[in-house]
Amino acid sequence: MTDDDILAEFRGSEALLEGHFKLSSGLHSGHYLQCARVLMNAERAGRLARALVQKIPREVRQEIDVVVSPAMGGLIIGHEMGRALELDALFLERPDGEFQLRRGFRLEPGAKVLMVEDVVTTGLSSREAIAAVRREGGNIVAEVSLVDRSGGQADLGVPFYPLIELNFPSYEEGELPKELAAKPVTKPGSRAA
Ligand SMILES: O=P(O)(O)OC[C@H]1O[C@H](OP(=O)(O)OP(=O)(O)O)[C@H](O)[C@@H]1O
Ligand SMILES: O=C(O)c1cc(=O)[nH]c(=O)[nH]1
Ligand SMILES: [Mg+2]
Repeated sequence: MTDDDILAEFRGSEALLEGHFKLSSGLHSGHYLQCARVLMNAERAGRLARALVQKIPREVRQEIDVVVSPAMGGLIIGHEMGRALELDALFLERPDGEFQLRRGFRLEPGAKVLMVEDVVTTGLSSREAIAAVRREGGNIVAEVSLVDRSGGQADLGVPFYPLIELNFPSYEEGELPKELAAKPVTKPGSRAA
């Protein structure tokens, strides 16, 4: 899949939004990738997951024991990556603010984990999820995401293979351009404010 093909999937599912958004990190942006809309079609979700598998070098792919993704955004793409790799897919959730495995999910000690996200902006959520997997006894082999919107700047501390790299500007609360500040803000994600 080329970058144009991938962007066409986002545009075609009305997942590439423009407006004023407060992101998970607290930064503001005039763009938002609503991955849930891209993933609402199971056929399309599977197609994107298979393309994402191709981004992982073969020798890394062969090492992976299990897929882990942070809910909510990582859940569907994590499940589809599990299907594409023929591996189990677990998810992390943070009912009390810190990611953890629940629902009887557990990692074998030293299990080699592929972390799967929908979007990476600052990489904060990914680093928190990676720390949680290590607390649960797993070793992170690599992370993949549908979108790296940091333009390659996010440092996750592990090898990182996004399906597409984009570079949408994001701004600190006190540094919003006038046109952005004039628009009503929405916070689409589920991290507690
Ligand atoms: O790289 P970052 O700056 O951390 O931003 C990206 C994170 O933000 C979104 O999740 P969010 O916290 O909005 O919650 P959700 O997945 O439950 O929607 C997205 O799913 C990533 O997890
Ligand atoms: O940084 C985020 O919270 C974020 C950005 C984006 O474009 N899409 C998304 O789901 N989350
Ligand atoms: Mg998320």
